[in-house]
Amino acid sequence: MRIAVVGLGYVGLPLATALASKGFEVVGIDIDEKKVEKVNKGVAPIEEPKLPEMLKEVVSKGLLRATTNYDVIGETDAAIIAVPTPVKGGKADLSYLESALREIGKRMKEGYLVVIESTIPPGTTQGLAKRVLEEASGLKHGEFYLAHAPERLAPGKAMEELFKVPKLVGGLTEEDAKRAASIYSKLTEGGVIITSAINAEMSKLAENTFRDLNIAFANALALLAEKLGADVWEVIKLANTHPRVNIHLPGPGVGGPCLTKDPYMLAEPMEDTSKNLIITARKINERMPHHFAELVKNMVKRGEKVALLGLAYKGGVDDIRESPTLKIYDLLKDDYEVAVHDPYVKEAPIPFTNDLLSAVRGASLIAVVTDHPDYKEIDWGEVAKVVKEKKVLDGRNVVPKEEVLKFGFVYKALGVGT
Ligand SMILES: NC(=O)c1ccc[n+]([C@@H]2O[C@H](COP(=O)([O-])OP(=O)(O)OC[C@H]3O[C@@H](n4cnc5c(N)ncnc54)[C@H](O)[C@@H]3O)[C@@H](O)[C@H]2O)c1
Ligand SMILES: CC(=O)N[C@@H]1[C@@H](OP(=O)(O)OP(=O)(O)OC[C@H]2O[C@@H](n3ccc(=O)[nH]c3=O)[C@H](O)[C@@H]2O)O[C@H](CO)[C@@H](O)[C@@H]1O
Repeated sequence: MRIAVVGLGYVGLPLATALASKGFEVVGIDIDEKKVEKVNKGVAPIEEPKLPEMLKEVVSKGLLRATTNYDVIGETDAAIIAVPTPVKGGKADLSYLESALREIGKRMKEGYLVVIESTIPPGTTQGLAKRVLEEASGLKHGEFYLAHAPERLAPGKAMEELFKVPKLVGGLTEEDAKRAASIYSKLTEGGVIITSAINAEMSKLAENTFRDLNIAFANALALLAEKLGADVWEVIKLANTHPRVNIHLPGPGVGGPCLTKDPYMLAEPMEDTSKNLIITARKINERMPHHFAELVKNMVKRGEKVALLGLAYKGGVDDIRESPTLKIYDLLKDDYEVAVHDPYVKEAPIPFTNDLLSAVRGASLIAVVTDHPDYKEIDWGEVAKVVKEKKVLDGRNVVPKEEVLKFGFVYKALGVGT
């Protein structure tokens, strides 16, 4: 089967590579010429563990190639769409999706299958997608097939999760879903679950909104614990000993490309009270970088050096999309000398270093923003020798408290009151 993967970003490129590795003949389509050039050289334009090796192999074997020209749709049997669906002003911007659908529709023949992997508002497959494809192709649904198979992989684990996580495949009809499922059943060992398009759309958004709500609850508990003199980390640990409770963890913010926008897509068509639940959770999470910056300001005099540890949006990855650190840096940079450290990040729009000692040298406060595993292994004895003032603010409960106290640091944690 020949498959076009439209959009070669964090979702599309790992998918195209994985499909090619399973023997499909894959052509990637992207409007970004530089990305296309890189892919054709077997070079990954995004950071994702294991992707470079796999991409190189499938490109060198001729199983995957890329182009900016949609005419290749005529040479394929199916297209899988993974273009951006950003949220602007609380609403999804579906213009990239619409454009991709139109270009595919103009060129597809009877029997063609279109699968949307992009995250979309409920009703998009049945509404906009079907309409645009019918208009552009002159065919009626039934003469072509249409399904939504939301991508659920976590950045940093894409090349594992693509082959393991159960795949939801929602069709407009069962026939649509079955046709799409025949592709994914060759890809994932996790199994393929057939459902309707509307259920697949809603369940994808529900997964990430559940996570965002749960983290917002943890953050609300953290703010309360600070006020009441409790320790939120202990509170959550205790509550989670209950067999039916699983409260997530608080922190200086919720970043990444998904939790920061998907809840808005689910909330938008809801009635007001339900909508408020989701928007309130978002607001709590969006406030956390501000709260963390306030904690910093309470611990250190203006003009001093603050070292922010962690620029990636979550631990163990080099991805900075919607990272809380970017916001915290912005809130502090006019009043402090701010040094940002990250062990993994290679490129960022703000100054940063991969060298921990240079970041903390002369600092009056070390503030941990990201839960990188590396921050559990810091040699605090060495750090103590180079800082100006021995003070730590732990936003993720990753700093070994006893250890830093031993070296004479003042230790404060987010979510812990006095
Ligand atoms: N990043 C994730 O981890 C993740 C996980 C699950 C779901 N999603 C969803 O998947 C979709 C894609 O996200 P992403 O992170 O891969 O985005 P991305 O920005 O990394 O990649 C999208 C690619 O699409 C290309 N593109 C834009 N318009 C196009 C068009 N008309 N035709 C062809 N190519 C076009 C862009 O040049 C880009 O290379 C979004 O809906 C997102 O919400 C993302
Ligand atoms: C339901 C689910 O699992 N979805 C995953 C999610 O992946 P993600 O890469 O966005 O990673 P998360 O782990 O959700 O982290 C996001 C931010 O929340 C912070 N955080 C996390 C846990 C916590 O207890 N307290 C926190 O504060 C963390 O630091 C970071 O800033 O969305 C992807 C795209 O749709 C999915 O595909 C992927 O399956």
